[in-house]
Formats: sequence, structure tokens, C-alpha cells
Amino acid sequence: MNKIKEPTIGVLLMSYGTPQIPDDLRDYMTSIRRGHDPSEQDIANLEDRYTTIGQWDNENLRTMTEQQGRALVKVLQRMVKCRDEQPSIIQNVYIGYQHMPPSIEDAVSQMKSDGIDIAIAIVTAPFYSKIGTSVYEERAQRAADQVGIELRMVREWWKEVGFADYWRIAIEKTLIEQVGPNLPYGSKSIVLGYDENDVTFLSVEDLLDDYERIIDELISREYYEDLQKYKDRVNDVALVLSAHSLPIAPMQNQLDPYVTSIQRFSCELAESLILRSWSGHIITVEMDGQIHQGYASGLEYEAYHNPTVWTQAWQSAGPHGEWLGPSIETVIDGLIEDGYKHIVFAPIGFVSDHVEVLYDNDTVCRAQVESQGAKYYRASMPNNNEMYIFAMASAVEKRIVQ
Ligand SMILES: CC1=C(CCC(=O)O)c2cc3nc(cc4[nH]c(cc5[nH]c(cc1n2)c(C)c5CCC(=O)O)c(CCC(=O)O)c4C)C(CCC(=O)O)=C3C
Ligand SMILES: [Fe+2]
Repeated sequence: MNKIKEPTIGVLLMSYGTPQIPDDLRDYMTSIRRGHDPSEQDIANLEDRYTTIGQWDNENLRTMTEQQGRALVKVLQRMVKCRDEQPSIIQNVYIGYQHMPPSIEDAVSQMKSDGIDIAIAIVTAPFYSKIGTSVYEERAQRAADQVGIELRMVREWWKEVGFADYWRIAIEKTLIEQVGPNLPYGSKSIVLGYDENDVTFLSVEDLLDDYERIIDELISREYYEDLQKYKDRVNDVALVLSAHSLPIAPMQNQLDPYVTSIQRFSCELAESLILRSWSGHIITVEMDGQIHQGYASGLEYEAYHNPTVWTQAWQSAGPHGEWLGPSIETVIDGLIEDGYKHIVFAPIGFVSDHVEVLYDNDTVCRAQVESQGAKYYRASMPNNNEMYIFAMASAVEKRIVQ
């Protein structure tokens, strides 16, 4: 009897791509600018930024996608083992870059020659954007059609379990370990339920289920005096959740879904951290003279125990044309004007350590914050963190069954 052959499945992992040596910069920049040649000065400026962050000597910065790919296969293999039927999953992940070799097309051809029937494609960045990740998707689809592979695309995956948790914990860690020791009233004020000797966190569910009891317990643990202090003092810790800004022109008729996804993710993250919003309760985007209101819900907790406020900003805008606001520069000045002295940044629109974070945040934003007498902090990026990889693997795993 003929047994029908199980299809062979491979994972196509797509990412932006990063230069390996200074000589890569011309082609890299031309690709980012959709074929427009950069000037010598533009290239020199970009080279300076990469040199400042240590790109040429830091292998981690240049190989993060590969590291993420290896971690992804490991987690995926474990997940698939738990199934009754085991599809044949190829052991390695195929990596294709948007702006560097190997290209997305190179990766798909390689999959074909390795005998793969079905490619499950995913982008390291979990937010879908028309200006960014949709291009990866179109290239993968065209290449797959050409060689005759079935492509299953994971379009966006920021809602997968593990992704928001990564950021919640990274931000809590920054607040407790870095901001806390700099505050006159002690680090235990930062996150409700944090106990100095026993670092445990309460989930939002616990908190909502048992709000009164937890408050009583905190008070009985002699935190009462501290609670009064936070209530009375002027708050001076702020969290800025940021993502890459987008040029306004391509969004004249329709907002890129990236904008609403980022806003929604930011609101949900802030809510899970039980933070108050800096600018009221609804976040707004100014675009082309119009105000668009973003998703907002449940941010009105009586969060008097938590002195941190949050807001959202768009970063890394280019020098020409009109870009989505509020810009991170405007937000920093506004926070400082309002008396915030400790500003924590979480660039949630990015996933790895790279120039947009290490230069735009850690160099440019830091200078803007520090020159006005406030302190700069940044939460760590996901890189190859297991919670982040787990979320990515869950999204891929769903497409194995379709
Ligand atoms: C939406 C979006 C994402 C997130 C989604 C995704 O991840 O896809 C993203 C990620 C990234 N952007 C990156 C780097 C750069 N982006 C640039 C320029 C631009 N980005 C844009 C948008 C985005 N970018 C846009 C609209 C431009 C202007 C283009 C133009 O001018 O028409 C420039 C050139 C600057 C200059 O021209 O000076 C660089 C060097 C790196 C990798 C760094 C590394 O790993 O080394 C990453 C992950
Ligand atoms: Fe970019």
C-alpha cells in the first residue's frame, strides 16, 4: 500500500538585515530608500552611527537574527513533539533579509532545493505594517509562487502569549532595579506587590480578583506610611513606550494598521503594569492636522500606590517630510516640563539591539534627557529571550495545522 508522503515543512524567518562591514552601507541604504542612491554624506553619517554603537566589533549585533532562528527551532521542536501527529519539520530555519543578503528570495530558493513543500513565514518584528513588513510578505509570496512552494504567512503575532509578558517584566525590572534605588522613597514603591526581600510580582488578574485584600496586606506590612508618601508627593517617574515613526504621505487615505496595533499594545501593556496615563486616558495621534484617537481602556485604576505615569511616542523619524507624531523629542520635553525626573524608555516597536535603539534612544534621547537634568533608563530588548521566542514559536506552530 502506498503511504502518502507527509509534506516537509520549513520555517522562513524574515528580518530587516544589518550591515556586517562599513562597505555594506551603500547598498544597504539604497535598499532602505527603495533604490534612491544615498549621498556620500548620508553614508558617512550612517557609518558614524553604526561605529558609535560598536557594530563592527560586536558580533551579537550582527548575528541576532541567526541566534533568534536557532532558538526558534529549539522551541518549535519541543512544541511539535507534544503533538499526536508529528509533521516533518526541517531542523533549521531559513533566514531571509529585506535589506541584506541572503535575501528573502535566496532563502526561498534554498528551501526549494532542500525539498521543502510548505514554508511557514514569520517576521522577527511582530507588528504588521504596510510600509514595512507587508513588503517582506509580498516578496516571500512572489518567490514561493515562482518555485512552487506553499507559503503560509504569519501576518502579525504581537498578541501571542509571552510577547507582552516579555515587555512587562523587562519594564518592571528596569523600574525596580534601576529607577528604584535612585528614588528617595525606596524601590518597593514602584510595582504594587513588590517585596524587597522576595521579588514576586502580582499579576493583574490577582490584583483585580483580590484588590482589597492585597491593599490591606500591604498596609499591614507597614507600607502604609510609604503609601501615604506616594499619594502626596509629586510623581516624577515616567515611562515612554515608543515605536518607529512613519512618513505621513503614504497614509493620506488610510492609517497604516501598524499605528493602531502599536497603540493598542501600548495601552494593554500599561494597563498590565497598572500605570496611569500621562496625558489623560486616551492616546491621540496628530496626523496631517487631524487628531486620531487611539484605543484606550481601563486606565483609570486608582493607582495611587504607583508613582509612574506612561505615554507613547514615535521615534527615529527621518529628516525630510512629515512624520507621525507625537515625536519622542516632543514627549521628552513635555515630560521634563511637567517635572518628571526619571524617564524610562521601552522601544516596544523593535525587538533587537540595533542602531535605532542603541543610537536613537541610548545616544540621542539620553542626551536630550540628561542635558535637562533628568535621568535616562531603557528596558532591555527581547533579542533571543525565551519568552519572546516562545511567542514567535506559538505563532508558527498554529500555521503547521493551518
Ligand atoms: C516601520 C519600521 C521598522 C519596524 C519594522 C521592521 O522591523 O521591519 C523599522 C525597523 C528598522 N530600521 C532599521 C534601520 C534603519 N531604518 C532606516 C530608515 C527607515 N526606517 C523606516 C521604517 C521602519 N524601520 C522608514 C520609513 C525609514 C525611512 C526610509 C526612507 O528614508 O525612505 C534607516 C536609514 C536611515 C537614514 O536614511 O539615514 C536605517 C539604518 C533597523 C535595523 C538596524 C540594524 O539592525 O542595523 C530596523 C530593525
Ligand atoms: Fe528603519
